Amino acid sequence: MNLEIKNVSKSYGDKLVIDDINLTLGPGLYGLLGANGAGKSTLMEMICNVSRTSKGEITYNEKNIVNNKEFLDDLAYLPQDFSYYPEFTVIDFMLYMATLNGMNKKIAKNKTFEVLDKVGLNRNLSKKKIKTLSGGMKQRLGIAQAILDDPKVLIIDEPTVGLDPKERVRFRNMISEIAEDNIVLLSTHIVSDVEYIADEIIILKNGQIKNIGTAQELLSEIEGLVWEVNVSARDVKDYRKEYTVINQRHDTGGVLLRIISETRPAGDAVRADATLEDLYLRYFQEEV
Ligand SMILES: Nc1ncnc2c1ncn2[C@@H]1O[C@H](COP(=O)(O)OP(=O)(O)OP(=O)(O)O)[C@@H](O)[C@H]1O
Repeated sequence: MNLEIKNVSKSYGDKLVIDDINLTLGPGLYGLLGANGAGKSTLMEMICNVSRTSKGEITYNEKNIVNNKEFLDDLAYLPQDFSYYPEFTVIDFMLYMATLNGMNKKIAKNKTFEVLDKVGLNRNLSKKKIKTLSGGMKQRLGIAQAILDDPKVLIIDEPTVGLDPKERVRFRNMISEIAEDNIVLLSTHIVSDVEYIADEIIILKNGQIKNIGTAQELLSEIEGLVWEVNVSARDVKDYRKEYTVINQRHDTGGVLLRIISETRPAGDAVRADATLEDLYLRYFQEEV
């Protein structure tokens, strides 16, 4: 099973939004990490047949995905602005989605309860109207409908927006399990969504892949380049001018700066362990 993105570009008018992307995805979890406007949704929409590539092609098991029945049967897509039917009850909504998926009624009912359990929506909620659910519950319902028909390719656009920390952890565990045998592509601008569970992290900026690899591989890029130094408040501006300052916080007697630099930024600067958050901020600092 493989999904290949070959020299894909996408323009809206004369604006190039995706710029010659190449990717090969097999079973596993891929985290598409990028700031707002990086092109994540645009790339996902092309993969999901919602929009067409301007150049290049996307193939699934060596066949172009456009109107490809095998692919569309295997695909589930949870877009960022997934809309619900507020007056539907949870169970009716799930059964409706199952019908759209062409699932057998009896199988659909059993499967519905199975996936609702999986996403942690307890059975008592199944008779509730969707409009009465909290944001986090609606999000889980979106995920439940996406995994209802055991998709082999699951594309999820910014799934953890609106989830509290506990729900995020639950979501990560669930997705990680699904990705054992299936292709899961998940977009986010939240590093911790993908830091520990993604097999590969793809850093997308201005429509281009800037880096791709395991968290460990990506981190090696800045290993040894992260420093912490305590400076006086009046010197902060100068450090900001000269260095990539990725964090600052008030500390006893001054300001603690976290800096990425090839060279030691000050005599008393100490090396710090690099995190993926540092790497993200290095790429996207100007956008956050
Ligand atoms: N239909 C459209 N017409 C014109 N420009 C568009 C269209 N859709 C997206 N864009 C532009 O393409 C760029 C990438 O947008 P996209 O939504 O793919 O980014 P993103 O990484 O998903 O960001 P976000 O996290 O904010 O959704 C943005 O500059 C956006 O304004």
